Amino acid sequence: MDLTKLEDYQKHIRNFSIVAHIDHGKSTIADRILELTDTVSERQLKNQMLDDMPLERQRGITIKMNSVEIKYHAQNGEDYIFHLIDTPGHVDFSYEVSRSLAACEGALLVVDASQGVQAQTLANTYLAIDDDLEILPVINKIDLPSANPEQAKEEITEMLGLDASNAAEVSGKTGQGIGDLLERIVQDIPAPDGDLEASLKALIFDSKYDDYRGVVLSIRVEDGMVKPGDHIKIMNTGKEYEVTEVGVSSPHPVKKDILIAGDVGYLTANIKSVRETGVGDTITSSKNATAEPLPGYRQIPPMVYSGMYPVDNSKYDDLKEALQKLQLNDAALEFEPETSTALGFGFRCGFLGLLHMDVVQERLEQEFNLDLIMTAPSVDYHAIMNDGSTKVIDNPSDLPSAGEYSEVQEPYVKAEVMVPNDFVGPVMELCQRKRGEFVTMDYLDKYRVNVIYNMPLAEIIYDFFDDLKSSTKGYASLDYEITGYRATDLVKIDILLNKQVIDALSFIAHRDESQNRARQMTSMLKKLIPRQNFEVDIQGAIGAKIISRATIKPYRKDVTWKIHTGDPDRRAKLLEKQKRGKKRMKAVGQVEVPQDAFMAVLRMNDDDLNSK
Ligand SMILES: Nc1nc2c(ncn2[C@@H]2O[C@H](COP(=O)(O)OP(=O)(O)OP(=O)(O)O)[C@@H](O)[C@H]2O)c(=O)[nH]1
Repeated sequence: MDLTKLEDYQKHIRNFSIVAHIDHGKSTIADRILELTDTVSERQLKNQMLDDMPLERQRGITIKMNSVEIKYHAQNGEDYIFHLIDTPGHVDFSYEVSRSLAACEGALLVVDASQGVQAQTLANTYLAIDDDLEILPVINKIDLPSANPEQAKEEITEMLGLDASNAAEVSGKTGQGIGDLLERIVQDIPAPDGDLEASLKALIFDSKYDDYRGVVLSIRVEDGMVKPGDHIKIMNTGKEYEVTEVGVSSPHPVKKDILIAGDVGYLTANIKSVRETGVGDTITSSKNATAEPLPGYRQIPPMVYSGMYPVDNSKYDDLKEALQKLQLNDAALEFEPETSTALGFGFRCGFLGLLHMDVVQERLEQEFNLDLIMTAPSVDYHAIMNDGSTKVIDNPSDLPSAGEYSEVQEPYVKAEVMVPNDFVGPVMELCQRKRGEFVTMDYLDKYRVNVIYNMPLAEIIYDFFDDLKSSTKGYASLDYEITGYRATDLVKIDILLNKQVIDALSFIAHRDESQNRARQMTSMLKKLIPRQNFEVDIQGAIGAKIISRATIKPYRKDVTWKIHTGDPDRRAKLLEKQKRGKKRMKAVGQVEVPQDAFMAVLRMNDDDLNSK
């Protein structure tokens, strides 16, 4: 193989990611780049080309990152290879961002010219800085009448400490400025400098399961080269394989003869089981193994747990297999078997947040054709037992009875809300209502404030973000990180149907709110559970003490319930969910309970639905 030629090829590679706050236009810019470089024909180009999961297209958000190889003929007459890695912007998915950054030399930092720097802009920029990436500020949406590129640049300079005076100004919508941006990428982002002659060292930054090819690994080659027929070793497991295919995504898979240091592409090697590889592992050559693996990824612990049960009990094995396949593609998803007296055999699953939970549920339903019942999400509590040991409680029904533990601790976060001055009042009021404890408030510039609160994670994960958006007309942005556990006065509330505890409906709440929530829960269930042939007694209880009750009279006619909510999309979505939920009934004892009832704890916090 001609080394000089390969070295020359390597000098013409540019690997970069696009990072931004949600909705600032990453995917749209990626589309324009694909279009302008003729990577996809006009006929093929659907909007937001890289968001190829059906769910991403429905919701207009990026969930999984995607990489694509782009050929670019630059103004200097030379041909370049770009590997563009799109990343998600939602706070639930920031782990995907850090994974894709590790495969790049540079990052386009996209900032909406009408919104300026937001919480996730800061968080994602810090990730890029941590990875020593060359950061190219890009001001997007300059076509908007409300665009203020100068202010956005000022904010980037002041708040992020990056020189933005020459930032690219573009419109993902009209394509304006995208040509210049491509030139900037060539000039400003360094070429990879991996050693072509060293032994193979490649990072697995993503993987997915394909029915025909088995496991397909997304890799970034750091040193050396890899081609079909090579024998490789996965360093963490020591397992060896023969490479069957290498290639790039363009954005559809295109086979290649070889991937060399600096390339970003895919590799298959007859890897059959999903457990054989891990995202973050290093691949090396079997014969001539490298001594040190690449630094892996920080495993992000789940924040939210929920029980997941097949409506049809005979589908348990299908669900297990689907979860295993999904996990390969979604390293943050955790699950373990769980049994519920009410729901039968299922899994306790851990998610990064509620959006992640929704995504997993919808993917299992759409891609694997499963009908599921999910229980209300819960955080991970710590019960400090009388003997001093700590019991981790990710399922509220597992909380031991009151006399057996000395205290219960819950996870706390430091929440940073970035908001225009005018909305500081409503933000503080909201945080206070969610058991927040004020820490500090920093004025970022003339217009904006960063409000910092310590808050229980349980309050954040439900509807905090929606409430925040509605109380600030959509202007606030949120970022949070877990800071530790604190003992608070928590109690377990059990729900009984005709005197029988329904384990899947138990929840943990602060004592001050327990009575209220138990009442809401019983009246919500009264509405959600259809009438049956016999009377149904619903009770809320702390231990043996009944704190709320309601009765469903025997069947006469269909019950309907109304939703009052301002946002038609949200309403349609809720109605759609309810329609599906209604179909899913689970006989608990003799009582038919719909899926919605199991999610009712979540809904209880939803003011829209509370307004009956
Ligand atoms: N007017 C205008 N709208 C834009 C521009 N770029 C993107 N948008 C719109 O902004 C919205 C968000 O764009 P996306 O590209 O989905 O944003 P994103 O940052 O990829 O969002 P996530 O993938 O969810 O993180 C869409 O409705 C786009 O049509 C632009 O230059 N001008």
